[in-house]
Amino acid sequence: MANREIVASLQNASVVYRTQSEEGRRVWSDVSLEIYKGEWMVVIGPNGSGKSTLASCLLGLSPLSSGEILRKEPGQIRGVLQLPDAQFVGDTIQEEFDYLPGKPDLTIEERKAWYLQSLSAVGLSLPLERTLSTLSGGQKQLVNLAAVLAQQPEILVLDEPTAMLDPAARQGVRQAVREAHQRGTTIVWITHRLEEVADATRVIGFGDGRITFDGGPRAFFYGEEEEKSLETSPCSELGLDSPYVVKTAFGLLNHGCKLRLLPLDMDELAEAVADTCL
Ligand SMILES: Nc1ncnc2c1ncn2[C@@H]1O[C@H](COP(=O)(O)OP(=O)(O)OP(=O)(O)O)[C@@H](O)[C@H]1O
Repeated sequence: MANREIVASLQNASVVYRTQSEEGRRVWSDVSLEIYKGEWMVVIGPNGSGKSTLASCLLGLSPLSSGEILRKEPGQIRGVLQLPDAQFVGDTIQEEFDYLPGKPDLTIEERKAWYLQSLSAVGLSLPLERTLSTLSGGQKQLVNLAAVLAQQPEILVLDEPTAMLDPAARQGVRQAVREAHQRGTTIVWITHRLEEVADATRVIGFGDGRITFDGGPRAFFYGEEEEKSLETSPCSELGLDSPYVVKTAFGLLNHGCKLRLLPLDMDELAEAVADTCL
């Protein structure tokens, strides 16, 4: 990776949250990570392992207790956090978008068209005068996402962006983020949902405040050893239950099937099974 541009990095970073006890709560110990331009990094790990802390540190919302962080200026890095209400600055959807920087040359009508197009990119069709407090949790999450995507940031940090969404809306969000990624945005996507790992160019496994895995999605689910085993994959070792597609592929391997491709999603599984039938 010598020639790739680093857009953010952490060196020997530790985070200790202040608590009532004197020593505080240590969340990370000695985390080092480089984020490269144009990658789609999925950060995955069990509850409380320190994933949201990564989002807060990258967005400049939480300081490190020790170590170093290199990050972009606030205008170049944007994020969607888990509590959508906490991010709102306006009372209505229109106001929320009015606060966005940039595009000073647009007329009022052009700005409104931009806002509506940004909402529609994440699958929302709501009147701009709608009061934010009357939206559902999922709709609020989508408004926040639409607003950050509209700014076309260099880096997009998403902390469980699909947590409150139904399956159709989840697909819509993945598609909108894929389009941003194709335009060059670097993605840091924090999730519990193992099916979202398939989009990644790189997976970071977080366990107990440290990085336990750094590699591609196939290596995350199947391991890098010649002798593959479901129980010893990096995914299982993080205590996560492998997705159905991966379990099925392991079942096929255990029955002696030779798979040309270790599948990450249903389409790839169907291809792998079809191959074995030829
Ligand atoms: N402001 C805070 N003060 C004290 N402890 C905190 C604070 N924020 C987080 N923690 C603790 O830090 C640890 C890591 O939290 P974090 O939210 O980063 O984990 P996570 O992996 O994102 O969890 P989840 O998947 O449940 O969202 C947890 O033990 C949590 O209780």
